[in-house]
Amino acid sequence: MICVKEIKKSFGDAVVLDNLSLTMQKGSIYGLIGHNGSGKTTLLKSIAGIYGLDSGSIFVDGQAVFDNEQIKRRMFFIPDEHYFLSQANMDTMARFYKGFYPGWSDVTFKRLTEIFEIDPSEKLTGLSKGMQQQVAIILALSTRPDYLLLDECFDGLDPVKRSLVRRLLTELVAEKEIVVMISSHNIRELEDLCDHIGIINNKQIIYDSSVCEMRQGMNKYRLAFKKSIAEDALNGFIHKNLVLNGKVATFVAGGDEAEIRAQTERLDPVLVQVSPLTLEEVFLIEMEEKEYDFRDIV
Ligand SMILES: Nc1ncnc2c1ncn2[C@@H]1O[C@H](COP(=O)(O)OP(=O)(O)OP(=O)(O)O)[C@@H](O)[C@H]1O
Repeated sequence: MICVKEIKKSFGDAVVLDNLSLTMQKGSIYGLIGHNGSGKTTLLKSIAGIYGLDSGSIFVDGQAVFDNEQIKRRMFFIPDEHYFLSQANMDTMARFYKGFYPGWSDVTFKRLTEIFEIDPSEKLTGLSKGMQQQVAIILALSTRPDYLLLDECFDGLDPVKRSLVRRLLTELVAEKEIVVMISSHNIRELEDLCDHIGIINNKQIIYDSSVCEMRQGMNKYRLAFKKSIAEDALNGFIHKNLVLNGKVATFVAGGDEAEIRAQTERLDPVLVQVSPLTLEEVFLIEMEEKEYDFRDIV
């Protein structure tokens, strides 16, 4: 478990994180969302023990992370910009990491090299951004970390590689119960991958919830009628975001689907369609309720 408690981090006079707290559980993927400059990298580097804090604490399985070599040998951070040893190829980097990370697996390294189809003898500085990203992911996963911190790790990857990385991460979390934190400014990218989402804004985590809880009971309903209906015909429904367009009404409602369907019956619709909300739609509603404009945040 990773526990971030009331941390403050500044650079000179500029305070980037202030009184920020969050918890990441074992066996989960935490998606960190925030706009450019909101402090995602700063938070990840603080959790990785790269940055010292002005105040507050970060504990990994009960141990303070800063300057803690034992924890760092079980943790891997992929930054948004890659630093490889000069003249290095993937084999050189593999030897380098093997010496530091006790969890290193040659079998995993070989398997991933084959899956991603990257020549381990090719010089890394000559590779494209997306290929360097893949190299970083191969090396990270080969260390078999207990904690994996990924800064915008889908940037530059093509759709096939994105889907491969998602699958690998999901497998790893299920198999080894590791903790993964992954940052992005694109919520759609994290949909279907993360089981927990936090939004960073104004130096703090302003929203923090499990995806299950967020989605619980929230559905989009679309009703079609023989004749146009008036808005007040839908009075008594517990709904949000009602859009009435002649004979068609769409709205979002929480609660028991069967009960809401039963409520719709009295309006005698010719069609009732129910579909789950996307994560983005859930956020829009949640943020509106908290009087934040989500579109300004991510
Ligand atoms: N080493 C540093 N020295 C001074 N200021 C810094 C440093 N690192 C980050 N900052 C400042 O802290 C703020 C947050 O930056 P950070 O890189 O953490 O944001 P981010 O959410 O990761 O952004 P992006 O999505 O663009 O990568 C920015 O205003 C940035 O200029």
